[in-house]
Amino acid sequence: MNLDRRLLLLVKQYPFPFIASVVFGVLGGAFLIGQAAILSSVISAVFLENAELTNILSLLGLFGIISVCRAVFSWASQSEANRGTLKIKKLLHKRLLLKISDLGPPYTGSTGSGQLSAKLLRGVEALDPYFSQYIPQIALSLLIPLFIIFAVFPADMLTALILLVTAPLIPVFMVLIGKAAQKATEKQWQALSRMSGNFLDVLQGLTTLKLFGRSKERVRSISEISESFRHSTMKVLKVAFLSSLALELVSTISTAIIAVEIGLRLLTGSIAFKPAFFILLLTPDFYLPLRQLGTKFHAGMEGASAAKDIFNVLEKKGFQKTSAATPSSLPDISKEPIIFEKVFFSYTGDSSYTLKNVSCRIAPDGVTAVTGPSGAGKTTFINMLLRFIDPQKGRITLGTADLQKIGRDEWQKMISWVPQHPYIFNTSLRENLLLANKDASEQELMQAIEYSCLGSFISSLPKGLDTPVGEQGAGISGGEAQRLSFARAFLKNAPILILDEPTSHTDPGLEKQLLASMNQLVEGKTTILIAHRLSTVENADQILVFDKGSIIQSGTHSSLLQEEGFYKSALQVFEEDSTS
Ligand SMILES: Nc1ncnc2c1ncn2[C@@H]1O[C@H](COP(=O)(O)OP(=O)(O)OP(=O)(O)O)[C@@H](O)[C@H]1O
Repeated sequence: MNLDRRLLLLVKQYPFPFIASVVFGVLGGAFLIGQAAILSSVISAVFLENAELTNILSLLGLFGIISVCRAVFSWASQSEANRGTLKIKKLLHKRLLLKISDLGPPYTGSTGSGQLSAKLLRGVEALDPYFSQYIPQIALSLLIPLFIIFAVFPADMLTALILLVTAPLIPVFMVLIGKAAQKATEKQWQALSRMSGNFLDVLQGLTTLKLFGRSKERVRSISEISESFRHSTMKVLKVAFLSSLALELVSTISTAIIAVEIGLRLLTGSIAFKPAFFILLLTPDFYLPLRQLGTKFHAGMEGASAAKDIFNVLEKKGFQKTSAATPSSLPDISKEPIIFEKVFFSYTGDSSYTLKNVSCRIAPDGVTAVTGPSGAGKTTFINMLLRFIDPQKGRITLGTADLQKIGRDEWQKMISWVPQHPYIFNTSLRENLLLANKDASEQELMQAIEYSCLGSFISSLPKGLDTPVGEQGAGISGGEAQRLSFARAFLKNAPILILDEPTSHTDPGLEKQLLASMNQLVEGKTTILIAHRLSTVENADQILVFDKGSIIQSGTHSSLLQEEGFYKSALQVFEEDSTS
């Protein structure tokens, strides 16, 4: 019957709208019985008892009132179900957002944030018919036929028995067909997810594809995936039509059996006209909720398939351990070193460690540079400092306090991060800057702009700081984005500063200016600088050289030049490159 326990638990979070929906739906069903009773009385009075209009006026009035009530209750039932569904969708959006932000960049980076968000947002939307139609219909298809049987039983026991025997045939057929439908819908959902994922991929990588002359090839592959989606959709439709046919057939044959049985007994005079007409009026409505359950089952099936993707994310175990709540007193960050003690970390959770036995001391009020070949584990080390991931073995302390005992949010508030590819939001430059410190004064804003050499760029824009920038910072160069990120760090003015090759996108002239303002920024802060180019590390107080996840060398620029190893040989290569 496609009742995912995890989806039902969501209904349990907001039970009242769904209970109200079923109660209103059942009341609508009760009014339906009333309508049939009044109508059979009116027809019997007019045609068999030759009643005058005045005699049946009160009955007709009652029929009108009941009809209005039935319509109102049907509307209320649907609107309550929609209200409950909206609440569940809101809850799911919130949980997914919290979970993804908890899993952090190591997860979104490896999954593809665009594809992930498209898949999840569409998945939550696909759950709409599951909650707003299918779930309430399950209760209604049990209760309304039951009410009708209770009403028919005193009027005619034989018909009540036929109804009782034929009714379970519909759910039995549904379960049989449902299994095939579930498989087909799951395939259709996977094809849809693959198709939109590929489409997004092509859109994001259009420049690369064009330059390699491969765009037509990708368009062909998208049309192949679309064809497979069409194929799976046709299969779903086939099963849906087959199931409708089976359900309609069962209910039509059952209705016909009752009609023939009532007709024959009317002819022999073993049943009176009034109860016979009452039963004939109610019989189609007895099977209607069960038939509707079949239709709504198909409508909700896509949601049930989408739920798997949603729960895969919600149940994903992150790289972070549970962290303490905000502590009452934090150690003084400007005075305490950050110490790594035999830290191990693996993305796969097994013994293939990305960070192996990392021990180091990051002194306060100094610059620690992190360098090493590509894939050595520098970003993983920084992700650990940013607390996007936690050590699986070993520990990190701030002075003597275990970092795990400091609330993650609290810790992240104390860090300014200048990444290599900063994210610029689709809003004004001002808002992009104030993100770092919403309470910054105009003077602080101007100072940050000046320090990060953004003054002439901003004054060249038509609306200055209020100029909107496009999606993902379109219209802004890599160097400008990096300077904006620099300005954010000035505005946040946090005691720990993490810089990921902050001058990689700037020309040599600007690099000099930025390095000067960087010296101003690092003053009095615990600074960690990832250096992919060795030119930026010379003045660091300490240089950590990573290779294959371990620290293979550490010291100052001059001490590292005294020993043979990665640092000295990489510097020689770098210097040869610069002079040639
Ligand atoms: N989210 C992830 N899931 C699984 N493996 C990952 C993930 N992020 C990084 N890795 C792997 O961990 C190793 C170290 O990667 P990391 O990004 O830390 O290196 P890096 O020194 O920063 O490299 P680069 O200088 O090229 O940025 C690499 O083998 C990488 O493939």
